[in-house]
Amino acid sequence: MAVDHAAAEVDHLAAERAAARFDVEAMKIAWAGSRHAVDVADRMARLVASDPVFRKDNRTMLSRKDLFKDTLRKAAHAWKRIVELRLTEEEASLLRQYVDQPGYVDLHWGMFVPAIKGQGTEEQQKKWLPLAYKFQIIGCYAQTELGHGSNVQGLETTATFDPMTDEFVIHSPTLTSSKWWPGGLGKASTHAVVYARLITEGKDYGIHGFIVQLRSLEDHSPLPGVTLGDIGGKFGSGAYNSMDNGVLRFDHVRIPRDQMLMRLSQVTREGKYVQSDVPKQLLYGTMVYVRQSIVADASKALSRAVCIAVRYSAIRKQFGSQDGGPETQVLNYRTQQSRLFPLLASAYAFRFVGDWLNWLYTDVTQKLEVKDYSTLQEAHACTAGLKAVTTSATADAIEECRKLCGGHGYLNSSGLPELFAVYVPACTYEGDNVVLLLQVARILMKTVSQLTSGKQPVGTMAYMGKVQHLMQSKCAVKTEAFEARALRMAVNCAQNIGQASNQEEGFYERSPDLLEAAVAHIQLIIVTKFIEKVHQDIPGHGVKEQLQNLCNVYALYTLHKHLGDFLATGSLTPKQGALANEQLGKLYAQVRPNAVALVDAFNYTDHYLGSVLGRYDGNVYPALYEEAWKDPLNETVVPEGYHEYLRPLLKQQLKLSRL
Ligand SMILES: CCCCCCCCCC/C=C\CCCCCCCCCC(=O)SCCNC(=O)CCNC(=O)[C@H](O)C(C)(C)COP(=O)(O)OP(=O)(O)OC[C@H]1O[C@@H](n2cnc3c(N)ncnc32)[C@H](O)[C@@H]1OP(=O)(O)O
Ligand SMILES: Cc1cc2nc3c(=O)[nH]c(=O)nc-3n(C[C@H](O)[C@H](O)[C@H](O)COP(=O)(O)OP(=O)(O)OC[C@H]3O[C@@H](n4cnc5c(N)ncnc54)[C@H](O)[C@@H]3O)c2cc1C
Repeated sequence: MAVDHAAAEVDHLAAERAAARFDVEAMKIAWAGSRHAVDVADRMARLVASDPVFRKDNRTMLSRKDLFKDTLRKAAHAWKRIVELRLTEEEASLLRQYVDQPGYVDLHWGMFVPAIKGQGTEEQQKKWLPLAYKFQIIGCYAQTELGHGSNVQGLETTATFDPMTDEFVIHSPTLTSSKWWPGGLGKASTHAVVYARLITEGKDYGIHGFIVQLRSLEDHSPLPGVTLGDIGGKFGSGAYNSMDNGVLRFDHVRIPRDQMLMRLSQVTREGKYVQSDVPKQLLYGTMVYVRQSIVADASKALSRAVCIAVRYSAIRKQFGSQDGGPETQVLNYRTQQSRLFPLLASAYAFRFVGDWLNWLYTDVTQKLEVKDYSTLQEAHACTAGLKAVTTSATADAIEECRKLCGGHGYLNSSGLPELFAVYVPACTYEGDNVVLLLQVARILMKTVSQLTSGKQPVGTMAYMGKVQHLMQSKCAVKTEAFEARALRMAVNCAQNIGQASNQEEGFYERSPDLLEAAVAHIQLIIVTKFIEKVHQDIPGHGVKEQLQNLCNVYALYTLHKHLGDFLATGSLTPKQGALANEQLGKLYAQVRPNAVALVDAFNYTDHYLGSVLGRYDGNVYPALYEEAWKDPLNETVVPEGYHEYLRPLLKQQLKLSRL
């Protein structure tokens, strides 16, 4: 008798959901932040999913040109819906998230507008922002060049003030000074915030931002002196290829003086350079803003991958039980759990640390408005470090989820290859992760060096003030072990650097250790913020208990993975390390019955997940089967090329065999 496997799989997910020991609706609120956040996300997700223009299941099969046109169409349609429905900013940005296709709008809203807000004077904001808000101009963020990305001070584009005409002359003096990578620049943008070396009265004052028009507002052709285009195809099919990352060269392009962004410093009519009393690091403010939003995005990308892998692992069965009973769901294998549940826990951990980082960023912004710059360094260290650690972990985790889904995970229809390809550049853009961690390490070294002078560290570095205690104690408490590990690694680095003939040389020699010290510090922040979250009042049956479990999984898994650090610094004994591992196994057993419900709490539509393996209804096999037939290769039974290349070959073999 034929068994309807498909129906059995569907029942399987229902059974998983019924077995969950907590209130999923309440967990949705804990994940999203509030009832309101759940409702608005739900509404926007459904709006997108039900609109045929936002279809994305065919994306990996489109040519680059068709994919780009599809992106323009989706962006225009999204804007039309935003205006028609009078969506709020919150609703509009959720709508953009669920459209789920990188495009010029991300850089327009995400970097061009914030750069003008952060670095423009009130007058400049009044002039440019209304145009940008109504899409009467489209902007991008043109900082990186062919020769320099990480080293911003090394950029070569020049902006030379000409007092005769009251203009800046923007010029690309070398090939390596060509702007290279800015998203939206290649084909869509009409304007850019261009970062260039300001030269006035014969002196180079370093990097500053300028608003430069690139294309005609009449016919979109490049303005005189401007050469620009797309830099070419990128990693993976579909994926980030929807974005027109661009190249841009200037040949003595003139802009009015008032298009220099003048909040941080000014050039007078006479050509005098005037520095405001604000720290010059505010020039990097747009990057700080985007880095904090990238941390929030890490939890979104990771939770999508984990949702697919958990649901599919509950459906997928391999091998029978010992007594010849039904086959085992792969989710029941201990190895599957020990690979998957830490990723599930990380998704929640990154979500909560992302919320905290958003709070920190808002707090710093408010302080800056009243000229309080005391938390600028903290904001830089936290955004840079958390961006680096969460994006690296997420990129690795998406690939691990692909492997957790076996062969089917490698199909585009699983959604995982495209998710990976779209996601991995997050480890590079907005600051290469190693470069950012070294920034954190510099701040750690500075903090350690100030400990002897009695200066008490604050914010996320405050634990370093407990130096006497943390350097000596054996740690029984979990957070204390994380604190001791981070502090001792930092102090070891500082001592080794201190022995070098000069500090810079010492820093350079010790940079691999410094990276690890920075990671330890950032992991401490993630663990601490997760613990703070579970100490809050969290309503809903069983929700707090589940989050407590996940928090323990995240902390103990991190500890297990970096046990070498904990042992080498004497922050834990080998026995404590072994006990932690034992405990981890027990925690996985507690997560197991709740796993499917824990990913349901992300509340993702099938459209957003974009995965036949992660379908809410669990109907995986019919969907995989159907999806295969949609491939353009299956449009004809006999493939194109048969008559040119297969038939002659086969005929030739036939003739040979007859000889
Ligand atoms: C209503 C409708 C709505 C519609 C909805 C649409 C919604 C869409 C929204 C989308 C939102 C967001 C999405 C955004 C999309 C993102 C897509 C990706 C885009 C990617 C873009 C880019 O990549 S842009 C380019 C990024 N480039 C980098 O990151 C370069 C990295 N390098 C650097 O940052 C710097 O060069 C460096 C920090 C590494 C070194 O700089 P420098 O040499 O100048 O400094 P020092 O090391 O000498 O340090 C000097 C002191 O300055 C301190 N410092 C350094 N940086 C900062 C900082 N950022 N802030 C504060 N302080 C800083 C440093 O600590 C030193 O301090 P002291 O020791 O005290 O002197
Ligand atoms: C998809 C994508 C979108 C982008 N969008 C934009 C955009 O909109 N606007 C924009 O201006 N830019 C954009 N960029 C550029 C991006 O910001 C840079 O690529 C990034 O900052 C890294 O710089 P780089 O390419 O110069 O790398 P490099 O610095 O050349 O890195 C190469 C290697 O050198 C290492 N390295 C570099 N410096 C050090 C150091 N001091 N110590 C130790 N190791 C080091 C790095 O770790 C890395 O392994 C984008 C990039 C990508 C991939």
